[in-house]
Amino acid sequence: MGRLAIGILTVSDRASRGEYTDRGGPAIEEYLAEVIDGDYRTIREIVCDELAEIANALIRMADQPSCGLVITTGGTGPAPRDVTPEATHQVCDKMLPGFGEQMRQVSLQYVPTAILSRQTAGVRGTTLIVNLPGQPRAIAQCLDAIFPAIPYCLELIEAGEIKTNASRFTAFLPKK
Ligand SMILES: Nc1ncnc2c1ncn2[C@@H]1O[C@H](COP(=O)(O)OP(=O)(O)OP(=O)(O)O)[C@@H](O)[C@H]1O
Ligand SMILES: Nc1nc2c(c(=O)[nH]1)N[C@H]1C(S)=C(S)[C@@H](COP(=O)(O)O)O[C@H]1N2
Repeated sequence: MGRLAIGILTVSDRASRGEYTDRGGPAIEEYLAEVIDGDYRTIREIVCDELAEIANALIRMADQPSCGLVITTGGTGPAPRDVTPEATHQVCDKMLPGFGEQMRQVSLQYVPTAILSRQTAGVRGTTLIVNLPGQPRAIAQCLDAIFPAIPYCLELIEAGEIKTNASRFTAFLPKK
């Protein structure tokens, strides 16, 4: 299977056209470097807000045997072109709505518009897919809210092992 791979998918019309520099992908990369203790590699892609493009990118990433986690940023809102949650539903076998519920709840401490995000999460095969909003500052805010649950989730779906940096936070691993 090789070392764990983590997919990072930026969904943005303007970043995909080069109209602005993608700050979401690098913010996720930086966050992972801070919280993960151990070896992993990242796979990065930028796509526009088109259902088929997003779904195909999710499949390309998740179906790499070593890929245990895919994190998306952007396209979770109510605008006509915001379809990342639809693409996530389309490619997942099982949804995990608790991730979206928790991220929205925590995000309300920062912005009242947190309720506009339809961000969700689900499992495709042995890969967990998690949606984050497009606003780059939302990335750490949302990941802080859910990361303690990710190592156990990856264990349960047989995605591989991930160790978190104890100085950042403690992952919750229920005793068996
Ligand atoms: N990848 C990104 N890099 C830098 N800033 C971003 C990125 N994605 C979004 N943003 C910023 O966050 C705001 C909200 O993100 P949202 O996903 O709603 O983008 P948008 O307005 O639909 O436009 P686009 O799809 O062209 O990024 C954007 O208007 C932009 O200022
Ligand atoms: N933590 C956090 N959540 C957030 C935001 C934010 O700045 N921080 N922005 C909100 C806004 S303004 C919108 S429109 C929705 C959807 O954003 P998206 O379409 O960029 O994914 O996410 C919301 N969730």
